Amino acid sequence: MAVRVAGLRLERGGRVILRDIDLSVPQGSVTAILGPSGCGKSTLLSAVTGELSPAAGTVEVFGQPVPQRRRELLELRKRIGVLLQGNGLLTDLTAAENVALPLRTHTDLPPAVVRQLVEMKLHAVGLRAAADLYPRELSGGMARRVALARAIALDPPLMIYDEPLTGLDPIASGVIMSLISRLNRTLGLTSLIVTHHVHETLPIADRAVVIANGGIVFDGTPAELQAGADPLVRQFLDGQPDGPIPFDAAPRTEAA
Ligand SMILES: Nc1ncnc2c1ncn2[C@@H]1O[C@H](COP(=O)(O)OP(=O)(O)OP(=O)(O)O)[C@@H](O)[C@H]1O
Repeated sequence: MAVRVAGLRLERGGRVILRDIDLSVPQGSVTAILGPSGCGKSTLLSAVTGELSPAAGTVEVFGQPVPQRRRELLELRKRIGVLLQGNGLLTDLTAAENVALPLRTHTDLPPAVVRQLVEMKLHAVGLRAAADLYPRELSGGMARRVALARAIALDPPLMIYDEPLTGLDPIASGVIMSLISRLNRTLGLTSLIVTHHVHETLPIADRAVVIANGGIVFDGTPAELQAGADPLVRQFLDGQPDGPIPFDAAPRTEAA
């Protein structure tokens, strides 16, 4: 298993966000972690990357418990590529320099090798021609792809995507989803995708996990999810404002 979570409880600011979470993520799979806004999807990811320690239960990544000690945690993080919705590109560096950053920080490879690796990573996201452009010269979709190239710079076996489609138009979204799928296949990665973009994500997912009301309410294949009759899951899939999930994170609009 790439990730194994058992009996996990996560708290923030003294509040229980998730409880009794059990999750096994096989190597090589793409798992979509779905759920309404504020249900705790990002909180679950932060337990996998070790940013948040469990209040109870265990989280293992590649068979090792997520360490508490800083140095071991940094070693683990080199093996986890993270793509955040904000991209996090440094504005005064070119695309190539942004992708080179993790290689320069975490390896002592000679500059010529770093250059070659950067070119390969940019090629992998179809942006070799954009190497010398600055983030402000890139479209939203291109910037996300540069951030993706940077996330895979150190060849991490596990990729975490937190809302990879935020702010992208449908065409750029399609490009990102097929890239995520292709990289997972060709590089032999394991991918966790946290998103509320259900319909864009399910086609590339092997597995879907739905979080609501502090726990996992569905865990199965995308086909099983779409065929499911559970009112909680249906409410989420169909985007209905009323149902078993309290949509307290979104303001309700009253019909006139
Ligand atoms: N640093 C924090 N301190 C206290 N509470 C937090 C913190 N971060 C998140 N929360 C709370 O934890 C809950 C879960 O948040 P989280 O960001 O994990 O949800 P999410 O499902 O990823 O939401 P979204 O889809 O909106 O990003 C929310 O109620 C949020 O207000």
